[in-house]
Amino acid sequence: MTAETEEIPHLIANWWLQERLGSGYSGSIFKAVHVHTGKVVALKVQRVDHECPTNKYERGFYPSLQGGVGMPTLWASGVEGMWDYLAIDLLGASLDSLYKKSGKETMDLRSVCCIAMQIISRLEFMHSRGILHRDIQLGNATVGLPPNANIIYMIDFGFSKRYIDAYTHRHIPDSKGKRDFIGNYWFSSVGVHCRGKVPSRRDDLEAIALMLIHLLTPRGLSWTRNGVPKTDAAHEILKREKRLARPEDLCRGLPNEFEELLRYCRQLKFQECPDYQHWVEEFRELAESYGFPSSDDFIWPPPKPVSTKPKSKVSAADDLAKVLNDLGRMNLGDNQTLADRTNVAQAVRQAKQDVRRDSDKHTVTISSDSEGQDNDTVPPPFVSPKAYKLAKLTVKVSSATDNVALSELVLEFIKVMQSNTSRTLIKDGFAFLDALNKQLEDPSVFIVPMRTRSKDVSSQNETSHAKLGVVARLRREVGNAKSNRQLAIMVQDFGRVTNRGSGRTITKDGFSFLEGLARQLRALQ
Ligand SMILES: Nc1ncnc2c1ncn2[C@@H]1O[C@H](COP(=O)(O)OP(=O)(O)OP(=O)(O)O)[C@@H](O)[C@H]1O
Repeated sequence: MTAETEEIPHLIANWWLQERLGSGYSGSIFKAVHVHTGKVVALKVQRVDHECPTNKYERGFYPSLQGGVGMPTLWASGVEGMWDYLAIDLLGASLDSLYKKSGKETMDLRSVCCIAMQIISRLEFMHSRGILHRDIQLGNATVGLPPNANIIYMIDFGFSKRYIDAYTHRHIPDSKGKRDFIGNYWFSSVGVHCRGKVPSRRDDLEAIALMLIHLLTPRGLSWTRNGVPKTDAAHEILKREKRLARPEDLCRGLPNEFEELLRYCRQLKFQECPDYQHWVEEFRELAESYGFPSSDDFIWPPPKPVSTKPKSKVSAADDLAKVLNDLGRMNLGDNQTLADRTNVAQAVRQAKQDVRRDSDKHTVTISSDSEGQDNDTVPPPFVSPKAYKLAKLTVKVSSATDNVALSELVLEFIKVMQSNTSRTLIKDGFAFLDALNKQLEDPSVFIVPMRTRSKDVSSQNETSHAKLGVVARLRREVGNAKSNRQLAIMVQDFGRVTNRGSGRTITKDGFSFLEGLARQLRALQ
């Protein structure tokens, strides 16, 4: 017990204090029971004369946040003698303690995707109420207690701030002058922490991005490894390291979504509203592409991926070895980015450790022939089976030399899409269609990637009704196409309507169109 907790009385304003749940710089949190009603809460207790009286500020934000999913209810608050208290919903463990207790070097990808989806949604809600959190960190996100154990709650609004002025209803102004830092050392954005900028919505989102990357990085982000800086000099060193860390270095070996999110946050303008739902979708798709069930529920301990169709051990190992060998043979000249990102040798070692740990339950079958030998037969850990197969097909499309080969590849594409529980066209599927389109068109013409194009306002507005109509037309007309160029336009239309606005799932008509495409490619040979 600290000196402060010894002084805290057992009873504060009809709340019996029980065990301590946690404590921070400015106070402690106890489980507490109401003496008359028996209501159990978490009581956040702080001395009224504390130099950092966060309870005073925090209680002001609760009314605006009540009723939101993952927002704790404030049951009572006030000052009793020396003590300022907030009685809020009793919640479960923080993500910080779950992560530490797991004893693993990194958190599993499904959990990280769920954390991403849920915390981005919490932010969207807070921001919609005109409030910035400003202290996003693992200790400030907790799971609920049953029946809400799958919901992640945001807590600790002691550093929160209204970014919409209550009187003018305008966004707070930016300022060139440097400000004192408010936030946390680990995840506060580079702009706010290292450059003294005024925080806005983009900075909350950047903090999430850094937190997610931290969870997937063995031993965490480099500047978190020496603990809280104790001197100004140590703090300066930390800030420098954080400022100089490039997204591509921080996210090496991780699925692209993490680097893209970090870059996205950093290019947002001060007043710009982030596209929260876009990122929720991105992480949902990422989880689905790994064979995890389509659900935002945070499940702890994490479930295993849904089993994909088992592949012959030998052929799986051979395929993987070939891709890794191809990567190894690539001549990247001065630009070593790909070799850096994939970090094959390290990935192989890591994957082997993972395989040994989960050897009996692992869903992707990996040859055991190489057990004990150090040859490269295992893919990097963050490549989903679906994404991996689609990426391989895309490479083959780009090097196909005739229509028969393209037709075979379209059939394989159909097989991959149908063998997966999710028929959602993920990024790697769009890359396949892009490559196919390019092959059918004049290959010298630069094609804007379909996925990028599908974010255009015009295609965002494509309704699912319109999509069904277009795909049905494509299915009917594909057999009449007279040239590869006409097929290219059809592939392009198919990619365009299979976008976020209208849904990325390949429908029955969509598969019929692809089968017709494979047939017509042969017919035009
Ligand atoms: N409602 C709650 N139910 C259960 N545990 C909680 C609750 N609120 C907080 N805790 C626990 O107490 C810890 C500290 O809570 P909180 O961050 O709100 O306090 P703080 O004094 O503001 O901390 P800091 O100074 O670190 O920001 C949390 O990490 C969590 O483990």
